[in-house]
Amino acid sequence: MTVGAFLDLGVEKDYLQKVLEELPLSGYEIEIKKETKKSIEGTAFRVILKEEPVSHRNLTDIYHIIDEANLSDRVKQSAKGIFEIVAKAEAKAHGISIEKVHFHEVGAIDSIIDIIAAAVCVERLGIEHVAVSVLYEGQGYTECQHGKIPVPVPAVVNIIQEYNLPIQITNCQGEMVTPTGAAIAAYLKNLEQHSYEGKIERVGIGIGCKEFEHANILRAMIIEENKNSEGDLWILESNIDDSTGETLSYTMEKLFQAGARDVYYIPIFMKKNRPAYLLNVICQMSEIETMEGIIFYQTTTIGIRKFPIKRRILDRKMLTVNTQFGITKAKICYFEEQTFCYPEYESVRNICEAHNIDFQSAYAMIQDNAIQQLEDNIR
Ligand SMILES: O=C([S-])c1cc(C(=O)S)c[n+]([C@@H]2O[C@H](COP(=O)(O)O)[C@@H](O)[C@H]2O)c1
Ligand code: NI
Repeated sequence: MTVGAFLDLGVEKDYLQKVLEELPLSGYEIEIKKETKKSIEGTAFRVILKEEPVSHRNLTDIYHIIDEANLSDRVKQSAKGIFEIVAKAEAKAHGISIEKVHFHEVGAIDSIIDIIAAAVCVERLGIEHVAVSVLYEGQGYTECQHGKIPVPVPAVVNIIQEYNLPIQITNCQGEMVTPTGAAIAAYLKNLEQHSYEGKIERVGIGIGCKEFEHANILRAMIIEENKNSEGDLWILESNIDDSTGETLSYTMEKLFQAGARDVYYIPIFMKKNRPAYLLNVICQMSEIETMEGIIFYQTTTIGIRKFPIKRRILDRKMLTVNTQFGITKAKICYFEEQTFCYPEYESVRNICEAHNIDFQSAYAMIQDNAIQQLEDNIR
């Protein structure tokens, strides 16, 4: 469905077909056609298998297929990155090491094609920044090689947890998010949701095979980001001299949960010689009412000041950085002619914990890899 959506966005059918034909794989056919689901038109991308799929491939076998293929380095890197995400999720689900993961469905030709095709399309569309909206999942059970397993399936749960993808479980019976789909979304996502405000330039609709009560489609949009987002944030503040530390801590937790961009306390000395705290909440205009509710409900304050703020923000993107310790993330920011690379705290932390490396070294290692990756992409 993801590939269908990308084709619908404008990737040329012939281009994709030609790249896929050159892969060292056989026993399948590709079908690309316009279809409708519940009267919504989009593009269906289907891999039709002509032979029984090889049921046991591990990550090394799949990397080998990708390496053998006549694909650009970027496509190879993305395809491997997506497979690594699936492999890690499978390893966790089955309590085995990543090397021991033997793919069944996800190792079959259709998944290899799906993943490589998605990577080819992203390169062809020249997409750099990707935001992923809420993934709507069904419930109940699905049948696969493991037998009957609950929806969301374990591999999907592991991916959305690890990569912090937003999910909503709906009343729909059945599986709407597969491990392959979740892994593509996880790998591509490099923007937080709030960054995708802007003008819709193009819409692509991928058509699924399954029949649900709703239109089984996946929509991808090319959005021109709002460059000028000045003034779209607000600050709420309140001087509080009669709430406990525990109350203030809990309030902060609730404000963050509700989507505050930032929450902080500044120690102050206020009227009547009282040591107190100045609570500051940065949020979007649409969130003001929710934030005010939390502040009034949780703390003892009886008044809140609020004002819109102007900001200057640097252009930035989240880069997926491949390192010898696995996939990490780093923020790449641009100021005039300069580029700054700031590895994500969680990535640095994970490496420190897993490989007993000090924070500074792990940080520098991700930075070095990110810079190298950026230079390789320019060349
Ligand atoms: O192949 C394996 S091991 C597999 C694991 C899991 C787990 O959640 S564990 C789930 N599935 C199901 O297979 C089909 C195909 O998935 P694709 O990602 O290849 O489209 C789907 O129903 C998965 O939930 C397979
Ligand atoms: Ni599995």
